Amino acid sequence: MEGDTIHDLTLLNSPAVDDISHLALDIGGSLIKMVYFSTSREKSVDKTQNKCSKDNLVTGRLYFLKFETSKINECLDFISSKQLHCRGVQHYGFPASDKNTIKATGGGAFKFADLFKEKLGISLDKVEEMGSLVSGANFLIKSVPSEAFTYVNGQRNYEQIDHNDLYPYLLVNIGSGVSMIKVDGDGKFERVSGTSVGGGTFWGLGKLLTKCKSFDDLLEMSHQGNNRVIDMLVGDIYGGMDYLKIGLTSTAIASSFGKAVSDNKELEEYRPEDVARSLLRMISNNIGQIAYLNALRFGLKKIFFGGFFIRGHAYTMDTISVAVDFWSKGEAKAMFLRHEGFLGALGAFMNYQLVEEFPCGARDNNQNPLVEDLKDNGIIECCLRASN
Ligand SMILES: Nc1ncnc2c1ncn2[C@@H]1O[C@H](COP(=O)(O)OP(=O)(O)OP(=O)(O)O)[C@@H](O)[C@H]1O
Ligand SMILES: CC(C)(CO)[C@@H](O)C(=O)NCCC(=O)O
Repeated sequence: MEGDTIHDLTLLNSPAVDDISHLALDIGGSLIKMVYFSTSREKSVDKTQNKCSKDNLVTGRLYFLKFETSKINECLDFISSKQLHCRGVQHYGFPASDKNTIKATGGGAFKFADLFKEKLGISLDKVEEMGSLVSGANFLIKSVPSEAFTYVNGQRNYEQIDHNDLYPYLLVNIGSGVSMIKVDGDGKFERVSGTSVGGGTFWGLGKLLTKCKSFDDLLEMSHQGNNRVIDMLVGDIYGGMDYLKIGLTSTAIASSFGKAVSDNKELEEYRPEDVARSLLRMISNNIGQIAYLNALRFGLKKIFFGGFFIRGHAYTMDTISVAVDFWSKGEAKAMFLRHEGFLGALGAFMNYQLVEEFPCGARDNNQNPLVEDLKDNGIIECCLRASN
């Protein structure tokens, strides 16, 4: 698995409790994503390094964290133990009305509203899910350096996106299910398609078929597996030959899991690694193809993929990229985002309308910001507007 994904923030990395303010949540079918703002690290920084240019701005960082939705109590305990919902708000002159109300998006903002009220006395200020995904994506693409990249031949190529040439694009968010959104500008979008065959399908079917205990184990297994053991290839049907007349090589998959029909084997006779690989390939390919078809519908050349299904996983990104490239004959481009799973949570955070400047600049001119980011679990510098 690739190393440079944003994982859970360890408490060691957490800022001092008193300096935390403004928490936003995206409560999805599988995962809860959290974004919060903290000023703590900036206290020791020389004033001249403070990149926020106006007086009423507070320099700080956005931190990222995730929990499993089925373990929502861990999330509630974390918020409660760190008093994330009320710390620092008045200290920095942020509006007092923010206290005990947090921005939240995703289905869970509706489903768990009473639970938050009951357990923590917090009201969830609901932010529409698709709009959140779009504002999160727009912010990341436009304001965060080294955010978007293509994945070609096992290589990440970071893209310098021209802001004047960003729209329109297709945003494909692969969460439990998949949403496809045509984005025409800030706040200008339409959900044009979706599919229920998404990350939840991979994880759910994978769990049943391989008995693995965690999503990361399943991904790791898929990394070790060989899909040709179970998938029926064009060559299996054509006696080892390509079918180039319709553009298919002998190694192309003709039928996902198709070999299981004639093999007459029990599930136990297949290596779980091979099953995981076929499953990942089937789902990634399918999403790549549906994404391309939707891009074609609207003449879109750029397709950004987000959602926690991707998990910065090489094989997933490779399969999606190849599918988009194959079907579009090289016309459309699949792009990925480093903060892939946090688009909705970031979008909900944007809804506070306090974000003034992004980013505040590199932390250390001698360091590659990307490498620094890896150490920081994707932490982003920014400036929030305090009261005048
Ligand atoms: N630690 C993990 N536990 C569970 N699923 C994970 C994990 N890491 C990655 N995933 C994958 O991410 C998917 C969830 O992605 P994401 O958090 O973007 O969606 P969601 O918001 O939960 O779903 P939806 O938007 O459909 O409600 C899971 O279905 C699974 O494929
Ligand atoms: C229902 C949502 C939007 C919840 O995030 C997501 O899981 C999704 O887009 N599912 C796909 C549903 C469909 O369009 O078939």
